[in-house]
Amino acid sequence: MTTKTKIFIDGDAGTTGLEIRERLAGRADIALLALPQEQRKNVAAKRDILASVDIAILCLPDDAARETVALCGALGDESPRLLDASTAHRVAEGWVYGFAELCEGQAAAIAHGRRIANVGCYATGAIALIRPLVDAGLIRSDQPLTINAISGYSGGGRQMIEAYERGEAPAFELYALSLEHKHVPEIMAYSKLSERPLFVPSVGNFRQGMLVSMPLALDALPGKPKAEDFEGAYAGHYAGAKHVRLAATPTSGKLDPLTLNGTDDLEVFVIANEARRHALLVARLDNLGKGAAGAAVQNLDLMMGKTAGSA
Ligand SMILES: NC(=O)C1=CN([C@@H]2O[C@H](COP(=O)(O)OP(=O)(O)OC[C@H]3O[C@@H](n4cnc5c(N)ncnc54)[C@H](OP(=O)(O)O)[C@@H]3O)[C@@H](O)[C@H]2O)C=CC1
Ligand SMILES: CC(=O)N[C@@H](CCC(=O)OP(=O)(O)O)C(=O)O
Repeated sequence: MTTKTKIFIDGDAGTTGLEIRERLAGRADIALLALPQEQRKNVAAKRDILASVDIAILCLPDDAARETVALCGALGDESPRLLDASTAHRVAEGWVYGFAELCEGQAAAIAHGRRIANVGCYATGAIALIRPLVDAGLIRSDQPLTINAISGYSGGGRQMIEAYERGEAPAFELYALSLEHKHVPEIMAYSKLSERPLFVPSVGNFRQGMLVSMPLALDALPGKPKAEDFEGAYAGHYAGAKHVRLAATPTSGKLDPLTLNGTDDLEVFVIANEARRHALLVARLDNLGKGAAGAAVQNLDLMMGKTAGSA
């Protein structure tokens, strides 16, 4: 009989926690442990369950995630390995960033890590676009960049979902207009950017789905590249990746953010007008899939040795 990996999802009643719980339910290799509803914020009960599991997945607001990490720190050798879906530890020392396709060796680092920070949804799209180009020398790390994005409203968690589903929200809006969005630090750190990009997110009146796009003036880039240089960099970087791929330019001239909903995949598009020397790079993903729960399960499988250090 094989031993089951014991897992506790802290925050399993929330949007991300529920998505992950549903994906893990019924897996023969996992025993899911949970606290009764009335005890889910009880610190003593949480400490006991944390000490009894192999891996804890944190699907909590940032401050609550920090509290659970502190509880685990106090457990010493009894601490479970951690997979934190919040923003709290994504650029923190001692944590491995949970984007398996980031670079060579990242999947192995996740597989062997004790503390894994799951990705931010927009950051996944942005890093998927930028990092291969920086590594290939097609974008300088100090290149001024603008990143635009649209997300389904589930990205805002329970409160935003309820507001939209009560019919109280607009069809579309820009937000984070302080230009201080919480994903910028992880985008910079893992894309290897020294210049802060301008990041302009928006939310639309659909539950899930996401497009992250980045316009580029080709003549402003080192070596004045062509679209096929980008395609070559992406094809090489994502060769062999199960969940990230270079997709064909849409012949319709349109991109629907909902197309990958229900999958754990991410598509990269290179759209160009060579005569104008303009390009638009786009990442499409399900914010609850590759942008959250899908990435979490991919990371968990790596941590459990299911995918042997590959992505
Ligand atoms: N929605 C998304 O697309 C994504 C979200 N994330 C991250 O995941 C985390 C959770 O977000 P999301 O699922 O959207 O948020 P939700 O608001 O939908 O869920 C958060 C859950 O955590 C619970 N909670 C709060 N404090 C505690 C605590 N001390 N102990 C136990 N449970 C607690 C909340 O319960 P109650 O409501 O009763 O307070 C709620 O059920 C966030 O850090 C977010 O940044 C990551 C990727 C994508
Ligand atoms: C539409 C919306 O509000 N989106 C969220 C990001 C959701 C996400 O996936 O990011 P985290 O994992 O960092 O929470 C926001 O902009 O704050």
